[in-house]
This record gives sequence, structure tokens and C-alpha cells, in this order.
Amino acid sequence: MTQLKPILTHLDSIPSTPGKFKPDKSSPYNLYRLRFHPTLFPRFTLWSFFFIFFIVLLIFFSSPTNPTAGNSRRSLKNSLSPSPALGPNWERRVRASARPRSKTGFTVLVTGAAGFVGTHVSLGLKRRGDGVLGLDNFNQYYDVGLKKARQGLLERSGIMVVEGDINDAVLLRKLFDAVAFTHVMHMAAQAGVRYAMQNPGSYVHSNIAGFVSLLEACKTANPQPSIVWASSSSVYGLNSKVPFSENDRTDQPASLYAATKKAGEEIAHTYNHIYGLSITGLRFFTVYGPWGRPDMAYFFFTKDILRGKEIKIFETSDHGSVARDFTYVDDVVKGCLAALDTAKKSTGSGGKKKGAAQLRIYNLGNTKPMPVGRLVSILEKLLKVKAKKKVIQMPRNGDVPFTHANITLAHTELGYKPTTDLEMGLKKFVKWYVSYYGSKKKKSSW
Ligand SMILES: O=C(O)[C@H]1O[C@H](OP(=O)(O)OP(=O)(O)OC[C@H]2O[C@@H](n3ccc(=O)[nH]c3=O)[C@H](O)[C@@H]2O)[C@H](O)[C@@H](O)[C@H]1O
Repeated sequence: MTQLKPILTHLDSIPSTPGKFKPDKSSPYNLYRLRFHPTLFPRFTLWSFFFIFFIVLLIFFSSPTNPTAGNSRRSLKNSLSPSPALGPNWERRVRASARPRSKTGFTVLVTGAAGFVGTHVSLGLKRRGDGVLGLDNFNQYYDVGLKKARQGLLERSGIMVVEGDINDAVLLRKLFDAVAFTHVMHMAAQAGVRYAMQNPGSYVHSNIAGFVSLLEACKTANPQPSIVWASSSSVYGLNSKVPFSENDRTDQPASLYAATKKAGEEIAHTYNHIYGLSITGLRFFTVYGPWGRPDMAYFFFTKDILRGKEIKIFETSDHGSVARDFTYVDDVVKGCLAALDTAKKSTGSGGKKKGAAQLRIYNLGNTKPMPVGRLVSILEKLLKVKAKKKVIQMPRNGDVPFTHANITLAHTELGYKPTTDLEMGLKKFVKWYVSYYGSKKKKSSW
């Protein structure tokens, strides 16, 4: 302390303008300066350098356990120095993919494009001449190999799928800067009813934070796109009035998944109200079909029946059947495209509302609920294998006993009319399943 004091006092006498300092040769403390400067200062700088270097290394190489942190770091990197993937060549590919075949075609951003419904919707849009750009984060909720295979399918049809998260605001801005999207088909979500008990955070991340991030980008874009997005039949929760109509109560969600989809509907209302975004929500009813999701019952029942593994069929507490209004993917795609075609333009610009905008919600179901036992017997017939069945009481993990859609509104306003029954739809699914997994004997991690 007694040695430091002279050094500190000496620092007090340094003038604020460097270079004007004249050492006081008569000062008794000059001896300290002469002794300490050549040795202490370089040692101090060396240690500071190592310390800063270590911190920088730590920031750049630590693995992102929090996906949002990962995104923000990537965003920061993107904003500082765009990676080659975001360079002029990348932008050219983005624009080419989004360009419609004719002047009247739409320019659509499809989020969750490598997902099940996202892939089918993207192909449907491209087939009729719309321009499509896909966005998908390829998360590991289920087999990424299947998502990559869907991406391959899309790329062979001229659809580029950008790998990125809807929470990445910098990436979204780059996409909206590169392309004037007329529509956004928002299919990206954390799906699955039961998984919400294992990983609640991923539902908040994708279905709430991600949706807000996307709507922020849409409201700022010029022109503002019209938005069609995937809500869910699960919002009806414990509603017991059948069939489920759009104006039935949806304030009793049975799972966090359902709660985040319901929150999405409220968030949509807010962005419509404040910014004039045209938004249409579609409540999907247990969509199934080729290229489907391995986490869904029809898919893993098929896998387990073929492998001779026991399957669990849920029943209600009073031994009643659990039933779903299974809806074939091609029917749902027709509903999605009709929603896009009937969507009015958003009214805002530059983040400001100019007038009232369209806000809609529709059920896209099949109107023919089927017991899960019936689903299994159709699969047994198609696969020509007897299932090892175990009937158990439905666990309390977010499931609801039945779903049943009233589709009058979608029929009247969108011309929606499902035409594929469960037998025909499962036949198409099994045909695809056998060609994808059976003959190729692909390794799968699901
Ligand atoms: O409409 C929706 O909005 C949701 O549909 C889908 O959810 P669900 O209808 O629950 O489909 P899915 O898991 O295939 O279970 C089907 C049936 O099998 C029963 N089931 C399930 C598992 C099992 O081991 N046994 C069983 O009997 C089970 O009780 C149920 O009766 C989507 O996954 C979801 O993301 C969301 O989009």
C-alpha cells in the first residue's frame, strides 16, 4: 500500500492531453517510475492480452445450450460480416426460388418448409406457378434425415429451403429485404401434444417467441404480406360440444402445445389490430399422409407393427374409445391454398396500420372421427401383419379423448371439401412408407 500510493499520486498529476506531460525530475518518486515502467507495464499488458483472448475464445466456442443465445450470436455474426451463405450468390438463389412463373402468381415465404405439411404446401404452391422460398431450422425433434429428404424433394422442384430459425430477426430482415413476399405461409412450429411435458421451453421458443419474431418482420416489411398460419384442433381442449365450431370455447387447453397455439391466435389478433396485418389461422385436425411425422401415432404404429413390437392403444377412463378426426394431407393443402387465394391484402405499411384488415380462423378437419382402434385395424389390413395391441388408459399427458371438426365455415368461405377417407389416406401413406423405409432399408433414428 505504501509503495502503491506514490504511483497513484503520480497518475493524478498526468494531464488529460497526452504528450504534454513533462516529468518532474526533482520528484523523489521518479525512482519508482524508472524501476516499475520497464517491468510491470509489459507484464500487465501481457496478462491482460491473455485474459481478453481467453474471454473471446470462450464466447465463440462455447456450445449454445440456449437456442435463442445461439441465434443471437449467429445474428451478431451475420450483421457484422455476412457469411458466404448470405452473400450475393445466396441472394440470387433466394430471389430465383421466390419468383412466380407468371405476373399474377404469389411470392410466398413458407416457414417450416422441411416439415410435413410445409413440404406438401410448398409443392402445391410451386406446382400451380407460385414462387416459393422455404425456411426451416431442421431441429432434432425427429429424424433430421427425413427433413433433409423432404428438402431434396423440394429442391428438385426448384424450391430453395434456407436453413434458419424464425427467431433470427437478422435473417428474416435479409429475406424480406431480398424479396417482396406477397404471402407468408407459416407452418414452422414445435409440434406434438405429449412432448410438451418433456420440453416445454421449445414450445414457447417456436410457437410464441418465433411467431412474434415472424410477425414483427411482416409488420415492418414493405409491402406487408398476408399471413396464413397453422393453428391446431387442440385449442378446443376440454370443449365437449361436438362437432367443434370456430366460435366454440377455446379457453380450456389440455396441453402446453394447445396453450401455445391458442396464444398464437391471440397474438395474431393483436398484430392484426395494431399493424393491419391480414392473418388467417387454420385449425388442423390430426393431419396424416406420405412424408408424415414419425412422432405421430399412425406413423410409429406402422413402424412397430412391422417390427412385431407392442403398440399401446389409449382408451378413456370409462373404457370408451379415443377418437380423432384424421385428415389427409392433400385435403389440408387444398384448404391452405384456398386460404391464401381468399386472403385480402394487409393494410399497413412501414409498421403503421392504414385501415382494418382481415382476421380469420377456420377448421380444416375431415368431419369423420375414427377410433384409434379402427386406425390400427386398417393398418393391420394394409400391412398384412397382426398388431401386438395393448389397450391402456389414456395417460394424463395433454391428450384429449376426441376431436371432431365442423367445417361449414371453411366450406362456405374457402370451398374446402375433404375427399380422402381414412382407408384411402392410410393406403397412400403405407405405400410411401414401404418405398421410403422398406425397400431402401434406411437407417432411422426415430
Ligand atoms: O390436431 C392437432 O392439432 C394435433 O394432431 C396431432 O396430435 P394427436 O391428435 O394427438 O395425434 P397423434 O399423436 O398421432 O395421436 C393420435 C391418436 O392416437 C392416440 N395414441 C397416441 C399414442 C399412443 O401410443 N397410443 C394412442 O392411442 C392418441 O391419444 C390420439 O387419439 C399432432 O401430433 C399435433 O401436433 C397436432 O397437430
